Amino acid sequence: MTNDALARDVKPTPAQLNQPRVPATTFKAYKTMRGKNGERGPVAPRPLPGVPPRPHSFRLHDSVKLADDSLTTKPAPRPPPRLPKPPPPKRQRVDATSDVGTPEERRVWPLTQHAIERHNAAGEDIAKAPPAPAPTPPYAIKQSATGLGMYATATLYPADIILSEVPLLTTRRGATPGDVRAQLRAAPPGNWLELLQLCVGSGDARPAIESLLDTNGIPCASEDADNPPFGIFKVASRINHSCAPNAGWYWCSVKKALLVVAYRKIKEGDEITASYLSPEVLCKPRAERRERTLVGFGFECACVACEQGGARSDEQRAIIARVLAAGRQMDHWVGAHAASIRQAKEAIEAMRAEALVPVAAELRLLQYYVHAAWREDASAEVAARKALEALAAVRGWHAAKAHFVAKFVKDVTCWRSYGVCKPAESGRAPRHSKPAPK
Ligand SMILES: C[S@@+](CC[C@H](N)C(=O)[O-])C[C@H]1O[C@@H](n2cnc3c(N)ncnc32)[C@H](O)[C@@H]1O
Repeated sequence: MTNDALARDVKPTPAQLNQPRVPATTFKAYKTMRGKNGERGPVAPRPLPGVPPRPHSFRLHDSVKLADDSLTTKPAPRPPPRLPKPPPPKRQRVDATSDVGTPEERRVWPLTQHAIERHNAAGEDIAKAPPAPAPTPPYAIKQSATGLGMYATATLYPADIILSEVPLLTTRRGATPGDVRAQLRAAPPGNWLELLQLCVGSGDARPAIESLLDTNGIPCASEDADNPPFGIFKVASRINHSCAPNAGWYWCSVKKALLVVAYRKIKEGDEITASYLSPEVLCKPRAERRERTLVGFGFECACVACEQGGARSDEQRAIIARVLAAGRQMDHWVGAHAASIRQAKEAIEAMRAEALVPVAAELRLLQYYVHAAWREDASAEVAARKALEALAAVRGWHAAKAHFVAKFVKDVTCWRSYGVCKPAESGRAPRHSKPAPK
């Protein structure tokens, strides 16, 4: 075997491979640090012939200088011992059967599947804070059959916050054009431009500014007030009206912003609509609704529900209207147990058929009152939970949790203590609680 072949065959051992390699430059400099007799310490390089030695100017390689300093100067204080890092807080993983929050919160916080998924994905504590709108807007403003409109660019689920927006301008009905102009002068100049691009009622004889405010104004108050302030919005004012809205808005007094929330599942590409009419008016027949939109907002409604709905739709809405009216006469409603339960069920079916989410919470609440008054606790709890979920879809989870309905979920018997009705004393024996229908 030749020397070359031998060299090729001799492979380094694993220990040799693991030895730290000394950079060539460092090694060269290291050699200069050792004296002839092997003593340690920096040694001046030998003076070149003809060049006078410069005792303090010799320059070693940087790495050697460091080594040199560490030998001659006081050793640097040792860094404090590293404490072991605390383990990252475990994110609670939930599934369809578990809830987040405290046990108390869990009673008032039934979770929808989507909310669970979002909690798991984002790690947000949905039991504590209202969910924030998605980081990328899940909508686009595009041409619709009735001017511009808002369209979903992703699938949306009930109670999803689609948009959170502050108004360009807030005013009250009855404010003079002069008041509005003064307000606009005080607003940032960009707001003017945005405002002027909004839609103005067609064929409206009133001054443009008045027409613009009436057409695009959205109430900005958390409570139903007599003359609530209303705001004009760059984006939300582009949302068209529907008599079967798949979304809606409410004013969040904490954020001082309008929140647009999904009432039901909205598929990507669908138009996002809201109702300009109250839930009571939505239960009226089509002709009446159209008249209301014409008188109140200057257009005859051309939504899908109006275009496709006929006598059947009017009938369904009439059923809901009857139950809502009956339910307001509380004594009669809770006293007529069997009839009320049947009517509430019918109205809930009609609400589903008409996709009228804005009345869902009230119908469920009426169901709750009868069950609770007749000591049907399990059914009462189901009705109260459904009322809360419906409320969350319309007003957001945060507002729903603060609503009195949440109390009924916590304690289904609490309504009885209001003493509005005592059916047990009306001659009929109270019923025993029976298991809730699944
Ligand atoms: C607040 S704006 C909505 C956005 C508007 N489409 C735009 O282009 O800016 C209200 C106006 O939209 C139109 N509109 C909204 N909903 C409608 C509906 N259901 N039927 C007919 N027109 C509607 C009417 O012209 C109304 O005056």
